[in-house]
Amino acid sequence: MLHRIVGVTVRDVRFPTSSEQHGSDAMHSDPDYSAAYVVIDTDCGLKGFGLTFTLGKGTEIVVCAVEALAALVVGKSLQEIVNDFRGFYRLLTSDSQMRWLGPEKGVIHLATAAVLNAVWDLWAKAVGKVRALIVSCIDFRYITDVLTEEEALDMLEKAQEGKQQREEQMLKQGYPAYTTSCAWIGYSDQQLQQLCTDALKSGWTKFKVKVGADVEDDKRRCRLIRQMIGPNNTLMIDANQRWDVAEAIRWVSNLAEFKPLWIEEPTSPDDILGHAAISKALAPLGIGVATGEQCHNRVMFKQFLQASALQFVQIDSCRLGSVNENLAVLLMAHKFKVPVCPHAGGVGLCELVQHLILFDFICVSASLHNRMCEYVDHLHEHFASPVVIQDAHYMPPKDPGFSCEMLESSVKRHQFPEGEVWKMHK
Ligand SMILES: C[C@H](O)[C@@H](O)[C@@H](O)[C@H](O)C(=O)O
Ligand SMILES: [Mg+2]
Repeated sequence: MLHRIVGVTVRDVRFPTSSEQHGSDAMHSDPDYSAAYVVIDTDCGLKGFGLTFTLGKGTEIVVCAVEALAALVVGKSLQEIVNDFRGFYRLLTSDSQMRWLGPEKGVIHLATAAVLNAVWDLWAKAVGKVRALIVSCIDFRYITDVLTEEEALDMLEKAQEGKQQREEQMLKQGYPAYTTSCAWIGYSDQQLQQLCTDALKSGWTKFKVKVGADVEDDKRRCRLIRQMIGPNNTLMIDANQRWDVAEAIRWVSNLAEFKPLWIEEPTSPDDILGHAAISKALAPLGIGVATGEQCHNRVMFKQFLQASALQFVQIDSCRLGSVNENLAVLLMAHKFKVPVCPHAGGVGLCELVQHLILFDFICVSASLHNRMCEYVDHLHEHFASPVVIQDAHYMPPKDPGFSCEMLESSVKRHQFPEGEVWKMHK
């Protein structure tokens, strides 16, 4: 069966998470976790589901961008797409008129991610399990000075050894996770304590705390968490781009006594040399720099890696151009021996990114050293195949697909502005 694509629909779905400060940080004080939610229809009835993550307002702009890209997709068959997936990626990212809107960044790239995520979902559903020549999905344009197709093939070939055991290991133990859900910046100390107590009881050992608005608050909150989790569990801090470079170094030095493993997004996500300066200054304190949730493409990641500007690569399934571009980043990170710890603080991100990190472990890095995947405890109930967490590990998903299909009833209720939930909010 050809699975010819006969339609692409996109909907603006928003969850009112800001009412309880879920997801809040030093720069995004009131996020309503949202998505531009894409459904691809085929002539045989099979559907592909995809999304990209947003914070509420402006989702309608991403919806428009998806509609603009849809014209490039409708009429194609799945077979012709996956026979030349690299070409299809380039068709979406390099349309001679639309590329002016990016290229490969901003709203148009978020839209590309949503569409391609749906294509991967469709592909996986059509075949049960995707068995592809990985390199043929990657657009190596702009990164061949660091990673050629031959090198990528070679890396994947080397990682064949032990693959079976790693797959079995994952099926048994799952992939290690950390939680961000105890310490959003808008949570009270009491809430923080309660959530941390519960998380410890459920087996969590790695915790991320939002910082960056007020240094005294940060000290108090980090002290509280460190006291609760003890010296052997792991603490990370995340400033969501709040500081200038010198300020970041000063502020984080002030929090060094709480022994964070990393400071995440200390400054502008575009400031590669700034991140390099912060990395250098904090290295003697044993604190690494993590970034990536707003790193908009493989070229930026390439430079971050070249400049030793990060010590933890945080890929994002909805910011980069879907699996295709994430594969390029996983391989570059492996070449530079920098661990990948995916970003998942949003709606649907946990569902998507678990696939990428399992692939990374089984087929690329073969290592769990200093690696963990983010987990947030919100909105999973709206998904058809929600993530399964056991003892603070992601258990490999069993259903074919990319796990981002939402329940139709949830989509209807949360569609903006006409869904029931938003009518009540008015
Ligand atoms: C607005 C969002 O919740 C962010 O705060 C979140 O993605 C965060 O940076 C994270 O690392 O999970
Ligand atoms: Mg973050």
